[in-house]
Amino acid sequence: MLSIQKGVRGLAGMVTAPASKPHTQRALVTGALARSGTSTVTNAAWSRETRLLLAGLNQFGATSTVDGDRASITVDPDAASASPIRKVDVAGSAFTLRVLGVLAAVSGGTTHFRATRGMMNRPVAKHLGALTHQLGAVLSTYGTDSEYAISIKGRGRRCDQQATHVIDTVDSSQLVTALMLSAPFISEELRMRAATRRVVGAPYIALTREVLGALGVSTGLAHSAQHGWEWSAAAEPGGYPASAYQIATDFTSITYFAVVAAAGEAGKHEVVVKNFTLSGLESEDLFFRAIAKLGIGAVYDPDELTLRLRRTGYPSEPVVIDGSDVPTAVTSLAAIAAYSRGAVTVVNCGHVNNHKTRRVELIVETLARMGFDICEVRDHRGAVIGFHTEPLNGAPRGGIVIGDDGDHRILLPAMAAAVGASNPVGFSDLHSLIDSFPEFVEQLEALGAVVDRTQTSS
Ligand SMILES: O=C(O)C1=C[C@@H](OP(=O)(O)O)[C@@H](O)[C@H](O)C1
Ligand SMILES: C=C(OP(=O)(O)O)C(=O)O
Repeated sequence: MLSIQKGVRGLAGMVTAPASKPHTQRALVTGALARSGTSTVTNAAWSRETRLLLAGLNQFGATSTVDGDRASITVDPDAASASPIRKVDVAGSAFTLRVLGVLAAVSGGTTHFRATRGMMNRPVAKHLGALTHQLGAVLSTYGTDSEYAISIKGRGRRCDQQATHVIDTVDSSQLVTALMLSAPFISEELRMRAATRRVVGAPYIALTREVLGALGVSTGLAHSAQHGWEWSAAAEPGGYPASAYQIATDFTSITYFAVVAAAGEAGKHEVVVKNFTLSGLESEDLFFRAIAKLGIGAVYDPDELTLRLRRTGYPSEPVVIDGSDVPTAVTSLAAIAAYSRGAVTVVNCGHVNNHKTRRVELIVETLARMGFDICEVRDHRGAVIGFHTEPLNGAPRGGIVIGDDGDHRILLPAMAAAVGASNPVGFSDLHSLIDSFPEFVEQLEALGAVVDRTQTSS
């Protein structure tokens, strides 16, 4: 348990952010799926999720060494690429399960995965099962009180599939990414189609295409009235060329610093993120544009590699933001909106409720308990599609204890929001910090937050 409150010197200072988790994940996967040779990943983001992914890839036959923030992954073409002998632990990471799940489907034997029980409530195994079936594999699941077990009987590493794979994209973009990443073991001309009209998380599919493009894989995206969204990937059978990857800064971690800037005073406080490199994700750009509407300026200096975040003012009119393509930033946007002294509505982000927790509902509940004026927005059928905030009279009162729901995307923005509250906010469990930003508490202190660790137990 620790508590967070505003320090006397206000909210300003210099911080650093971790490297990008999605970029690191893709580099680790394509490095491990090289035909042969050693790939290096420099400035890798080490968190529980990326370490588990690398451990899983090693179980599929890659060999890796980690030295500080650098990983070297070696693929020996003579080593048997059999299925893992031991259970592969994916914990609460749907990305890891989806990507390694497709890899298991195109492997020779049966792979057993272990996930947290929370994974049972997410639309992961259902859609992964439908996809692996199309690949000629069989998925089965088994839930106990302590874990969720998923087994996939693979069909072997062949590159001869002619079919167009139909993928559910209404809940997550990650299956398209997962399938595309395994392209060298599926088809020389891999074809995919979205099962429905709606595709969530499209910027992350674009990121996958960008990573594959740099490896010489030509990918395509098309949309037609008859077929909806379609993707293709033409990869050389047998794997990717080994490569050297340099990982950019994690844009989602920046969103927590933007919450701190939102809690600061206009024209007075500035959060400077040093060693910042733009990730190029469309979500990053969309996020900066959204916070500009809420009175938060983000100025990037590519020579100094600094990003300066500060409150420039407050919106003078009601603001509506489309949250479709900023899935990881929705919970931070809620806190920034809640500090914006205006009426703000964020819509089209109900899919974020398919993530580690029902994120939209949980962030609304958490911020409301802190004293913000925020509520859910529902569609005509009653489904949550976003949230709405109203101006606050003064600072939120704080003075509560926030428990752990195991979701870093709730904990981190809530900690950042706590720095502007009138009373300290307690956090009883910090375990989920290690999923993406283990050093966050120290970074908050660097910005002037007062952290009381006297009751720390985790
Ligand atoms: O491919 C990726 O790296 C991700 C895709 C998105 O997932 P969804 O499409 O499931 O939202 C995003 O929210 C997640 O944090 C990372
Ligand atoms: C990508 C994330 O999670 P998942 O892979 O579990 O959807 C996340 O929480 O950042």
